[in-house]
Amino acid sequence: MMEESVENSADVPIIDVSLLHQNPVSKSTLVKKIHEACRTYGFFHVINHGVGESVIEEALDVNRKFFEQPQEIKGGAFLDDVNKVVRFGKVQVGGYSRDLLKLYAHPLHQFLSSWPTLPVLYRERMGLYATELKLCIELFGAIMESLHLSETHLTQNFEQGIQILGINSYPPCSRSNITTGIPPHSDHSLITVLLQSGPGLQVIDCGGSWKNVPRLKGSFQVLIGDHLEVLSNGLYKSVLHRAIPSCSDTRLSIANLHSLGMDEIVEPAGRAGE
Ligand SMILES: O=C(O)CCC(=O)C(=O)O
Ligand SMILES: [Fe+2]
Repeated sequence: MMEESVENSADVPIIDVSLLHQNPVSKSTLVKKIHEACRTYGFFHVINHGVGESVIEEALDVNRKFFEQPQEIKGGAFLDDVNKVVRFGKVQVGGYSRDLLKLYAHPLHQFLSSWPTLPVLYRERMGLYATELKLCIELFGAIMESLHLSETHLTQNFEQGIQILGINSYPPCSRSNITTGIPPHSDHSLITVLLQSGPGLQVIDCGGSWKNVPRLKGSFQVLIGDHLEVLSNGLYKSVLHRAIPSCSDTRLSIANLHSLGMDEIVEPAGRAGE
């Protein structure tokens, strides 16, 4: 349980991904902005990311329907076993619990047949969502450049690496101002691309205070994870974050965690951060 109130909004940098394709000048300005965002905040919004609005809405909708199903259909309780392709269960923190569904997503053809079959369109819609997030590969290239590494540094390893979808469903809580739906943590990934159905995400700023992350329609939030902190030799900090449930609605979030392959070792890259 947390008892402090968080009134201030974080000043979240906005990265317009379409500028990566315009011309070398706009690309290099954007890469500098990414560098600042990763160093100072460890997270940023991305806009003009090319993922269709309907793909996003349908991903949220199909998950809302998944969590609304009776327990017998949702199945579950494998949360502790990281080797399971699909894990589902309740996570309790203090007196509050949220539902969590975790899906291995890459390579999709290997995992899709293990994903939930109900609601009927689950695999189709989430498969499309997971595939559209190819945007991460482009972003990763820009982040490598922002570290003065080659744009293609580790691209193949990243492309062939892990993609895990962590889907959180936070039931409404009338004492939502004093409840942490997901406790403070950093993600283990290189980068996480986050989608939420409503407000509630908070990050810790460089002064150590919790700040609300403002909502920006159509955007994703990109969070720097522990592996990128290592890869960047500590220059980019993985961001400490948490989420608060709504007092009136079920809140959903889809965290898309990307990193290198399970058996690869992430280590500081040669010239990172020079
Ligand atoms: O629900 C959110 O906004 C954050 C979720 C999150 O941090 C996670 O799943 O790792
Ligand atoms: Fe997280």
